[in-house]
Amino acid sequence: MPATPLLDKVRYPDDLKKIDDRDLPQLAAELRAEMVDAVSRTGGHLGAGLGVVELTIAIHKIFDTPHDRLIFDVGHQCYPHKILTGRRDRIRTLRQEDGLSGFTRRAESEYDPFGAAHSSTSISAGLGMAVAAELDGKSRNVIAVIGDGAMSAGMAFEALNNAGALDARLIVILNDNDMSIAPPTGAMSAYLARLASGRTYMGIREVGKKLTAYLGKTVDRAITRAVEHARGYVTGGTLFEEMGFYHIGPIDGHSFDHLLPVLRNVRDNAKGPVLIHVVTQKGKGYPPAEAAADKYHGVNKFDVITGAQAKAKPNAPAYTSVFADALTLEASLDDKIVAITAAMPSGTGLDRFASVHPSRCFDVGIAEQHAVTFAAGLAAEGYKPFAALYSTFLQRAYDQVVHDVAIQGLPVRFPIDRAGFVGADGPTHAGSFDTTYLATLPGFVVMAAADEAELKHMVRTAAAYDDGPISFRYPRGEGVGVELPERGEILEIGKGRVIKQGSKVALLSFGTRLADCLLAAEDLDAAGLSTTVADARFAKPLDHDLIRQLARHHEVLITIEEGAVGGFASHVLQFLAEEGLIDGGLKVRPMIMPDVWMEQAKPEAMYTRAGLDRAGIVSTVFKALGQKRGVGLGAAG
Ligand SMILES: Cc1ncc(C[n+]2csc(CCOP(=O)(O)OP(=O)(O)O)c2C)c(N)n1
Ligand SMILES: CC(=O)[C@@H](O)[C@H](O)COP(=O)(O)O
Ligand SMILES: [Mg+2]
Repeated sequence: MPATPLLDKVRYPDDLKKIDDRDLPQLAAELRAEMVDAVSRTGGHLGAGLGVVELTIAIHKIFDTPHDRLIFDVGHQCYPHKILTGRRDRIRTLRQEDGLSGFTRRAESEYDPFGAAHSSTSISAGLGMAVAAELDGKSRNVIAVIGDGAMSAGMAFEALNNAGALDARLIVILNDNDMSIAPPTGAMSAYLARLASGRTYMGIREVGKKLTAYLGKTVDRAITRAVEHARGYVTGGTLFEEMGFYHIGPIDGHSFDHLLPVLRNVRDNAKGPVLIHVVTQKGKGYPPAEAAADKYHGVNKFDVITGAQAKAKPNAPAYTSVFADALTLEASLDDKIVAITAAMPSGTGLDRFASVHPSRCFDVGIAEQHAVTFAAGLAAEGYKPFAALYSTFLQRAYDQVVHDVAIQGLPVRFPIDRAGFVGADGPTHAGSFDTTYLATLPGFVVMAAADEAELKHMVRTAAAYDDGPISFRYPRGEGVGVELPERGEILEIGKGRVIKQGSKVALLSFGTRLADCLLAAEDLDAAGLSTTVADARFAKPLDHDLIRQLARHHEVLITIEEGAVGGFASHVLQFLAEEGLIDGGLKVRPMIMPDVWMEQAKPEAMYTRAGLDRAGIVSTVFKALGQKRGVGLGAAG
């Protein structure tokens, strides 16, 4: 553990107030060392937090948190904040089962006034809090810290637009490190780079005049000095000013000489909305992070000296890379195929696709809503767009899926990554709802891959399917190790497959629980319960013949999926009820994710807790047959 004599004196932000400004750089160095050591043991989001060490210290030093509200956008940069707000003793439990969340969380601390993990929400939430303070007649500062990547999202602009019009007393700190997870894309990013390079600066005398006019005569001359020092200036006529914000910066986000006077003056004098443009470096202060292309955005456990990250030896290729390689192959054979990512090129594997088909891959920034409607436009013109999104982020674009894609019957393809539990990122990132919200839409084809070979088939099937929207889901992590075909096959739409025929119990799987079903079937067969295992492949359209056959020739029918209530099982139950197939006493048990927010843990542990594993399946069958067995949360009985 690093020696941290100064940091040891700071448990809460009040302790910071006693530390002399001149000692803050030392405190920052110790805070960085503590964070690097902690994340080297847990893994997690490192680069973003390293970049905001000085900013976090300065905010807590100047403002009166938690009375003043400090909101971090996304929240992945909040580790220094957690260390300074009473959570240092648990910082080495970050993202572990029963440990600290990797994001801000209201339930975790009064210093986290707003939970996050999805991006671009901080200005809206901050505005709500600022307006609430005004309505309550309370004097309170509200500070939203938002990155340049998060600032590219539409929601951030909706909030700026509203804040400017309301003239609310809100402080937005734009933390511009010129990075998203990947290098940022888009005109906004280029605009910020122009601002940061100072090309649109005003003369320093005008800076002083402008600050005085806005902040009143009390303006601290140190601001002018700080700004001058930073070789950045208060800019005139910026987009933010046009939207009603008072815009300060760019200033050096690693210099307390720049941060402290600006924050003090804004705290003491600001009236309406203010935007402080702070320039920082992602990964700052830890050489391996500074040197890495992704600035150590998200890392596994690593060696602090070398920066080398632990890599588990995979038994099988990751679903993401199987998807990316399959799509790359299909695109080589069909020049109408294009791919879209919303700021997740490496996470979705589309960086691999882009290396072969650069002109047919579009990173639209953190803009899921736009990504979907952009895909709809491409589809309307005869292209075959694959809008590759994580299940959890597709939630943000639901109206676009309904209104722009589904109602118009446009053949947009939705590869849905991170379906099911994702582990350390916890409930904000779990892919729980996509089957529910997609399979309810008329005309949508909804598939789930049972293994990596099936995923290849589904990529090819989606490429070949032109009659309307189609989705296929697959989880985070590696496949099950099945043999992979050179190229996927085109699946018959709405047809499942029987993997193993039995006679008493039927296990009908949708997705990658199939492997556990096969293991459970071994146990059930051994117990004298002859078990059929089927892979539904489709939640919509359902394979009616298959379900009829399972219902008519078995005593127990179990459905299982990595999704919430309202998904595959609901469609099966609806069909069974409509056809009268449960009237004769068939014992149907839907196995789904439990109706709770499942906390972070290793994915396998989460599935066990949910009862969605081999033991949970066996137990559910026995319970259905009237025998008691211990089950997890999600197992129906
Ligand atoms: C709605 C949504 N889409 C995508 C993501 C994935 N994501 C997390 S952090 C991040 C990049 C954020 O960049 P920026 O705001 O500049 O913060 P930095 O990491 O540079 O500090 C992305 C794309 C997300 N959290 N939320
Ligand atoms: C904060 C955020 O949203 C991303 O960094 C996310 O944690 C990435 O998840 P994966 O590691 O599954 O790509
Ligand atoms: Mg950034």
